[in-house]
Amino acid sequence: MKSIGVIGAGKWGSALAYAFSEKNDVVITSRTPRDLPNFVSLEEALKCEYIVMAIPAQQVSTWLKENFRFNGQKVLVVAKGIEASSGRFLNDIYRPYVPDANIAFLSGPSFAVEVQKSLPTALVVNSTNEELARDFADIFPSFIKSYTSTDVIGAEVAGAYKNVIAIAAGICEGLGLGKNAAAALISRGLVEMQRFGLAYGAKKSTFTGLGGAGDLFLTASSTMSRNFRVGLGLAKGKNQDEILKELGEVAEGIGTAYALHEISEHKDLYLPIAKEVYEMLEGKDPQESLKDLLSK
Ligand SMILES: NC(=O)C1=CN([C@@H]2O[C@H](COP(=O)(O)OP(=O)(O)OC[C@H]3O[C@@H](n4cnc5c(N)ncnc54)[C@H](OP(=O)(O)O)[C@@H]3O)[C@@H](O)[C@H]2O)C=CC1
Ligand SMILES: O=C(CO)COP(=O)(O)O
Repeated sequence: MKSIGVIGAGKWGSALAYAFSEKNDVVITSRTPRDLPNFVSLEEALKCEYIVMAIPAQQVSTWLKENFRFNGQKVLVVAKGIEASSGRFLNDIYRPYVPDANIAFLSGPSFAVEVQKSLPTALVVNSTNEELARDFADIFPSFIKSYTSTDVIGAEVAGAYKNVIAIAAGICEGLGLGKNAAAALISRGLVEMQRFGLAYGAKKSTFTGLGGAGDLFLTASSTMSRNFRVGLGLAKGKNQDEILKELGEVAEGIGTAYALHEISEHKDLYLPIAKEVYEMLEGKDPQESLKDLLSK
C-alpha cells in the first residue's frame, strides 16, 4: 500500500483519487476545500511519497512557484496542455522543481466520468526513469490497464495537441459537415500532431498508441469531451468567454491553441489545423476556417 496525495480535486483529480483508493492510502487536496473524508491540507498532501498533480497546465507554473517544496516525492503529472503564455511544455515547467528521475506523465484515453464508474480504461505512465514509471503503473486499480513508456515528450505533445484537434472536430460536427469531413480532420490532425512531436524528438510510435490516436479518437468524437464542446459552441457563433462560462470546467485545447500559435511564430512548423483553431478562437468565422481546411 502506497501513500498518495492528489492535488486538484476537479473532475480528473477526483476520479483518479477514487481509482487509486482500490490499492492505496489516498488523500486529496485542492484550492477550494471539499467536504470529503480524505480531504487534507496541502501541507499534509505534500508529505505523501507519491504525488498526483491534477492542476491544469495554464495555472501550474504559478502554483508551483507559490506552493511546491520538493522533498523527494515521486510526482505523476496528469494534466494535458502547453502553457499559453510561454509555449512551455509541462516537463519544462516542472523541471526546476522536480528532478527528471522523480517525475512521470500520464497519457491515454480516459474520460474522468467513466473512470469514476470503474469502467475499463487503459493508460500509459511516461517517464525517463523506467523504474519510476513501473512504480506508478502499479498504483492503478484492476479496471485500469497501465502501460509504461519513456517517451515523455511524445506523450505530452499528443495529450495536449489532441485537445486542439478535438475543438476542430466539435466545430465540424456543429457545422453539420458530416462524418467524411470529421474523419478527414481527425486523421489529418493525427499527422499534424505527429509532425509537431517529431520536431521535438518524440517517437513516431507514440502517436499510434493509446496516448496518441487512442486519446485523439476518444476526445475528437464525443460530446463528453469539454474541448469538443468548445468546438460546438464556436460553431454556434459563441465567443470564448460565453463558452467557458457555460462549460464551468477546464478546456486545455484553448490555451494549447494559443501556445501552438506562440511556438509557430518562432519555429518553422506547418500546423494548419492548430492555426485555424487559434484564428477561430480569435474571431474568424468557423465556416471560413473549415472551408480553408477542407476544400482545395
Ligand atoms: N476530466 C477528464 O476527463 C480528464 C482531464 N485531464 C486533464 O486534467 C487536468 C485537470 O482537468 P479536470 O480535473 O478535468 O478539470 P476541472 O475543471 O474539473 O478542475 C480543475 C482543477 O484545477 C484546480 N485549479 C484551477 N485553477 C487553479 C489554480 N489557479 N490554482 C490551483 N488549482 C487550480 C481546481 O481547483 P478547485 O476546484 O479546488 O478550485 C480544480 O481542482 C487538465 O489538464 C485536463 O486536460 C486529463 C485526462 C482526463
Ligand atoms: O483528456 C481527456 C480524455 O482523455 C478529457 O478530454 P476533455 O478535457 O476534452 O474532456
